[in-house]
Amino acid sequence: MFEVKDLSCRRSGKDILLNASATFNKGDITAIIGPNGAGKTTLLKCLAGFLKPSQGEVMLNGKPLSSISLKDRARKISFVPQATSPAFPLTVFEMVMHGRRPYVNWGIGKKDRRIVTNLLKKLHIEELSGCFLDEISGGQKQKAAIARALAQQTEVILLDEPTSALDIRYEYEVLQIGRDLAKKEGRTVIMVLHDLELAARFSDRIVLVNNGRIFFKGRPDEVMTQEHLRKVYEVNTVVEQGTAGMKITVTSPVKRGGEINETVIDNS
Ligand SMILES: Nc1ncnc2c1ncn2[C@@H]1O[C@H](COP(=O)(O)OP(=O)(O)OP(=O)(O)O)[C@@H](O)[C@H]1O
Repeated sequence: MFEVKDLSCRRSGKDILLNASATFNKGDITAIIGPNGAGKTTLLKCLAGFLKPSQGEVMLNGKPLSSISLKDRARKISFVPQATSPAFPLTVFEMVMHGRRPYVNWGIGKKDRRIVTNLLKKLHIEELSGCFLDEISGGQKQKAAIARALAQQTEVILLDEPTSALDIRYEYEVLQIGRDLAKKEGRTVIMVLHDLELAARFSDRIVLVNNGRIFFKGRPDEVMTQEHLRKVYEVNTVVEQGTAGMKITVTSPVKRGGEINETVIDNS
């Protein structure tokens, strides 16, 4: 079980995440949604152990993350950032092989090469294997970053807007890969998404973040209500449940300085 308890994060003297508590179950996909600047990436980086909370703990299987060595952490939690820009030139193959580092003691073995080759095929980037990262497109780089995280073979996979640069086919494929990892392999998949309809369709649970706090969490149908979307995104919407999933149509922005109730609902 992966959870955060009463987590806060302070940066540059400012509280950017406050009192966040949430549980992420094995075999579930959780989407973290919320407006720009709400604190989604901050929460994800705290979950990855990249940002040190100013209060609270991230717990993995009953152990505080801070008590787990960096090498062990890298075998348990992988993270796909919003953008990838390595400090030195790397080919796609080398970048994905980086995901095997937590397992490599005496050099890269046959098994590592096989895992990387299979992932390049799975994400349809095997023909780019020898290309340097600055020779490929943003979407192709995004797929390579996802492949690197999958090469880590972790029980928790964190993805920050993993489909932002992908066309609709790969967007679907990547989300389906995430779903398979959760449902077929029992992994814990947590991803920041901006597309609310995709979040509703592919996730089991949704955490809605606003102003550095968890505003609401629950099943997609519990979270995606006209009231929540109006309070958090300041838009009026029509939310419909169809056979192909949830359809969310924005009908108008809510007037600024109007009736928005800023109350935090956090339904822990
Ligand atoms: N290094 C930092 N120092 C100070 N404030 C920061 C820092 N990084 C982010 N912030 C602030 O923290 C808040 C939350 O940022 P975060 O990146 O977590 O938001 P987000 O919800 O992921 O946004 P987006 O959807 O735009 O990517 C923002 O107001 C941002 O300006």
